[in-house]
Amino acid sequence: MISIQGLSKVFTSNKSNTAAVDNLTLSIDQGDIFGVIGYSGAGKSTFVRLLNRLEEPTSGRITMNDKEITTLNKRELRLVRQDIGMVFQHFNLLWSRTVADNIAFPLEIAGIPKAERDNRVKTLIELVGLTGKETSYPAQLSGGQKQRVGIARALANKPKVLLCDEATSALDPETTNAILDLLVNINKNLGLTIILITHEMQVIRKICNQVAVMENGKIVEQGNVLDVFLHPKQTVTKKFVKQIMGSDEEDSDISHVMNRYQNGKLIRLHFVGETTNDALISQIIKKYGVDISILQGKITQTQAGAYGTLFIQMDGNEKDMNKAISFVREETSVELEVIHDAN
Ligand SMILES: Nc1ncnc2c1ncn2[C@@H]1O[C@H](COP(=O)(O)OP(=O)(O)OP(=O)(O)O)[C@@H](O)[C@H]1O
Repeated sequence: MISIQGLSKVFTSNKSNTAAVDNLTLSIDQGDIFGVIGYSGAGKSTFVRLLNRLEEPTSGRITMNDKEITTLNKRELRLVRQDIGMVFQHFNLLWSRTVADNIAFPLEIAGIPKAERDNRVKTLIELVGLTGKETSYPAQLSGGQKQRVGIARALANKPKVLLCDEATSALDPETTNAILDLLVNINKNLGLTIILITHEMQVIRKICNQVAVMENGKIVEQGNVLDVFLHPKQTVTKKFVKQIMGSDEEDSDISHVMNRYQNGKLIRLHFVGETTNDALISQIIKKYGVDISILQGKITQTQAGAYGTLFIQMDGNEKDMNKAISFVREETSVELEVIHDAN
């Protein structure tokens, strides 16, 4: 749906040049929730602002639904911008307008007649969960409610793409989760493609299906979220994954566990993707009559399913334990490794 080729933005100030976005090539599919993650200064904001030409590129091409954004004149750009909604970190609301009038603002600019505008605003207020707040002013709202207004306003002209620039960074964790849930609903129910930039891996984990990691204006790693979580290649990506899962060292630091549980087999289970195997543990206990103690682990959920590691101790009859191990290895998608065997 969106194709970006050789996109660059160079800022010149005090005779020094900064390549905020550096020769970036990327494609984004219809219906994706595409996350761009990077540390401060990586070029994320510049990148997202280039997409709707709030920032003019120095070079490169952006096409959206076969329309070349980068060559549009002002009038054409105004029309295309109706297809691209944008949500900002600090909401950018009009403080002298009520919630309803903030949401109606882009519709007024687009010349939508009053009756249609009112209808649309009513629907949007319901969609973002602000019923009852129509006549409140932004100053009377919480951060989460302000962002709901920002989202409703971004959706007013029925865009095809929603750009979110650190949309949850000013919010507390609980409010962040509620806003992320709202974005997923919008993506599912309206079929909207969402591009969001963030410095928080939790945001990527929770709602994105694709992720690109930015550093120094470049995309250094990209792929579906589970793959990137499982096999981070670049140091910067590994750091982001560590934000959520802790380090590999923590995972493998099970010597204390090995000392305490000396019977049976110490096993590491690695869960990946769509088969969460929720009932795996109880299934093997029932089926093979073995005892299982859960010792340590961390499993997390992404849009593509669960992944993570669990350390267990399995005890019982040797034959039964071996059958249970074969079952996991052969009939489930869970990877199993016996890391210590007392027998
Ligand atoms: N208008 C500008 N003039 C000059 N330099 C700029 C301008 N905007 C951004 N930059 C520079 O471009 C680089 C990328 O900035 P950008 O804001 O895109 O990064 P970011 O990843 O969004 O960071 P943050 O999360 O802190 O906003 C930085 O080095 C920044 O100083």
